[in-house]
Amino acid sequence: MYGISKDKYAGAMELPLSIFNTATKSMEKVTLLKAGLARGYVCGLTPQSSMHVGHARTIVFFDVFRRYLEYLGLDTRLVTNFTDVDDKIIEKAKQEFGGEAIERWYDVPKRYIEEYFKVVDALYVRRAYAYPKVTDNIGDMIKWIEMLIRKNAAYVSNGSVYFDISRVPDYGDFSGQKIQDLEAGARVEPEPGKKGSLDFALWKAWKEGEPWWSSPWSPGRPGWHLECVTMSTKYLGAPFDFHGGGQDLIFPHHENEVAIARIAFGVKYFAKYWMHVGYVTMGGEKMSKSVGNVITAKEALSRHDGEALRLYYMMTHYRKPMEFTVEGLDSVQATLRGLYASYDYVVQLINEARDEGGTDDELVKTAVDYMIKIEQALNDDMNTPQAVSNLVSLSNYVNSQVLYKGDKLTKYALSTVLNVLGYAGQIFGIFNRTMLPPKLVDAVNAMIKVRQRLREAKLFDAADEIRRELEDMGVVINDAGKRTYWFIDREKLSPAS
Ligand SMILES: Nc1ncnc2c1ncn2[C@@H]1O[C@H](COP(=O)(O)OP(=O)(O)OP(=O)(O)O)[C@@H](O)[C@H]1O
Ligand SMILES: [Zn+2]
Repeated sequence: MYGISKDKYAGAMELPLSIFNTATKSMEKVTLLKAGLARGYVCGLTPQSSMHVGHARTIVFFDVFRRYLEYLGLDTRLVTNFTDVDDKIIEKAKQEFGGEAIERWYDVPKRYIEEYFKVVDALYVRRAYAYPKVTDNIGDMIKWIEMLIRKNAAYVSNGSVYFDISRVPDYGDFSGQKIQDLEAGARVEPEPGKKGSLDFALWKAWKEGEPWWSSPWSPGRPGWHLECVTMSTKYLGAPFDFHGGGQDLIFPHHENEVAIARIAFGVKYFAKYWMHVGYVTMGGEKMSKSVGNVITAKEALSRHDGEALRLYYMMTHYRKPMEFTVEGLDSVQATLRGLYASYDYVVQLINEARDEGGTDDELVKTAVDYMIKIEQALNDDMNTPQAVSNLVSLSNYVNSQVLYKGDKLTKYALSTVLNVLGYAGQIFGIFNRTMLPPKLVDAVNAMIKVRQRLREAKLFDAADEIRRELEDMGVVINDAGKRTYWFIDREKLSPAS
């Protein structure tokens, strides 16, 4: 279709997209490392309790990013991990299982990983290429540590192994900090045996009551930063294109991943573009289990549908903080209703429109222009608020004007509008429920016909009763000129469970 970029970048390296790269602290035009393939790793969850809407923001943002790349025609490989063994998980297992924690600790991550998949499905998140777990990759991590020791960048101390950051002269560059400042600010670590205060554990020697794996140094488990380098490069190779996570991961997590990979691969940054999502806040503070200002994704999804939550996230630019309020989410639910209304209206209009018509149609131009604006917004560092606002403008235009021109429009023009709504829907991950059961559509159409007759016979009370009954079912009627259009409030059709 004229002007629209869908699939136009299949096989390409140079993309129309610019993003802010945390590593270089600048806006950069994206050039992929391999033609036609975009590879990304997003630091995943520590499955130690229910996911909150802060975690979900990061997940949804990278899903939209990936969907946009797919819209452009690229193959994508998105990998996201589970940090399924960690201090917090062990602590939780001890609280829950007491003396049996050592046998039953894995029940904790297992439970929250299962919950994770329920939540991401309810959020219409496309499945990742791989979901590696730390506990499935310990053998590889041990090999990495052996290699780092061989390269003289790691040392053994009391059964633990530490990364020696003095081997990385530009340590701190990634997060834009000087080593001296970092050292001055470093807390005195409880572990003795570290040579430098910023050195970090690659292997943690076993402590009483903890799960452990055998290694050449001691029974124990790997350290977090090493885990992500091992798992990302195992599935994506090195270097790969995008590495992301929440803003809190810039330091020390990503700085340390970069340091490890620097030694292993000899490249400054093993991922080309680093993207970080701002915090979801509540009461102005980062939403966090430890602070307790948490709304779980499950809770939010019990009152609102996943599409509304997605749209809510997109109303704020991904690098900005986002204050989460139930009222905010409510108002987005109304926006979503308006979007579905235009979708349903256009489907009904197409069924009745004239067959002729061509590309020069005014409505075709309007729809294509909106899609171009949506792309332009996304190309500008994934400006989703701007993109969504263009989709909403198109929807408002349909609901306020197109609807009244019903018999003057052509199938071609209306199909263009429907395509644009559909493309935007694919990118944002909304309009997953456009298909309506044909029997339901027939029943609604029949009731509307009866209502029309009642109105013609001036039996307005009876006609209004039909309207009310339809409304109870979630069907909203819109009399536009001589014609009646309707849409179904998807929230009522499939209430969130
Ligand atoms: N409030 C938040 N807003 C946005 N992203 C967040 C928020 N909290 C965590 N994340 C991101 O979610 C991902 C999973 O993080 P992780 O499981 O380590 O949670 P966490 O940071 O320990 O959460 P909490 O602070 O609630 O304990 C990371 O990419 C992290 O940056
Ligand atoms: Zn990570």
